[in-house]
Amino acid sequence: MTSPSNSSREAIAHIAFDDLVALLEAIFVKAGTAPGVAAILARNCASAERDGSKSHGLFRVPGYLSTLASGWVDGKAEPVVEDVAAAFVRVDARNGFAQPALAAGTPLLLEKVKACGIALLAVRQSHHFGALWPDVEPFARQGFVALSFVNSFACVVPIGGSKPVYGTNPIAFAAPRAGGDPIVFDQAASALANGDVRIAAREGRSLPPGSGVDRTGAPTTDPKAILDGGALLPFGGYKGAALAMMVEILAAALTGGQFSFEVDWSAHPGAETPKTGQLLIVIDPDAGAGRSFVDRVETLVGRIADAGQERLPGDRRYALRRRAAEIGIPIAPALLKELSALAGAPTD
Ligand SMILES: NC(=O)C1=CN([C@@H]2O[C@H](COP(=O)(O)OP(=O)(O)OC[C@H]3O[C@@H](n4cnc5c(N)ncnc54)[C@H](OP(=O)(O)O)[C@@H]3O)[C@@H](O)[C@H]2O)C=CC1
Ligand SMILES: O=C(O)C1=NCCCC1
Repeated sequence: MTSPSNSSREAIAHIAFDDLVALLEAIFVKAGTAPGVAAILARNCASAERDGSKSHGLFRVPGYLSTLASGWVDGKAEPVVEDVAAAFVRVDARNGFAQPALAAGTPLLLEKVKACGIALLAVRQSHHFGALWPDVEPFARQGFVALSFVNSFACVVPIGGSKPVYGTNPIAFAAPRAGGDPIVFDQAASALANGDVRIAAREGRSLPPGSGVDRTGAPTTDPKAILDGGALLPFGGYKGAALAMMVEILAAALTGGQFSFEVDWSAHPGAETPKTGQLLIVIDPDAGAGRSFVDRVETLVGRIADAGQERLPGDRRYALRRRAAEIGIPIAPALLKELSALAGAPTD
């Protein structure tokens, strides 16, 4: 499939968000997912593309398709929701994608958040192939604080180590603001997301120093050396490594999912989605400082701006989202044609 990034020299077309969702939905259904699963994955993937999360937007479509074709993930899995404690929901994704499992557990999770002020949703046996911010932002839009953690496959070395142990292990956080878009950050615990290393390799770009090591353990800025037997480094040295370890503990040990280093998809050629776990924590600020919470957040945001920080995390995405609402999502015509063909839609 044409790479969204490789096609940057072509004239660019634009597609409306809802049209991209419909196209992706048709592609995922044709690839063997249940319609409800396809709808959730399509919205997630289109949202990432719209918001400029390039490593987890259309770039991932071939990976979704090859993973489904390999039989590694069950696109028709029906998640099982378990009410395990006053503030604890468990979901067995039954080898399906993580986002439908999250959606299945959310109504019970929200009941518990309202009753207890905080609740956790632990997903296991799941495949997360997307950006993490779409899993937390909606809770902040409903007035809650949310945090999520997901592990992936071993491609990050511990500090001083030569063998990959951790996944790229993103952490996403969302908090509501008074009358504005929520504050959302979403960042891998590694120097870069694996997807960005792959995009750099395709484009022939080298990476910043401190990104990874080659197969001998020597530092490298060559994305191909990282992908070919090498590994990524945690971001920020031992501090990022501690976060990567925390994500393994929360997303795998606590949920009953696999650690990143336990994922073995060797019997499934072409599979790319890691089968692991995810933890979501949702907090009702009314149980804490109550109404003053959003005012306190504004005080902090004001001080950050006064101190010279030009933007908050999430602001770049929101700007691209607003732009896409006006003119559509930029897409290379060749890629649009390929997606239409995959969906079985007319390509002219
Ligand atoms: N499913 C999975 O297993 C995995 C998914 N991923 C996904 O990959 C994506 C990319 O991760 P990663 O490369 O670490 O993310 P980035 O380094 O691109 O961004 C991390 C965060 O920093 C914010 N940010 C960036 N620049 C600035 C700035 N100048 N000022 C203030 N805030 C800033 C971003 O906000 P903004 O977006 O507004 O720029 C974002 O919230 C994430 O969506 C992540 O969930 C990564 C690893 C594994
Ligand atoms: O980009 C990454 O890093 C990952 N994205 C999807 C799942 C595996 C890791």
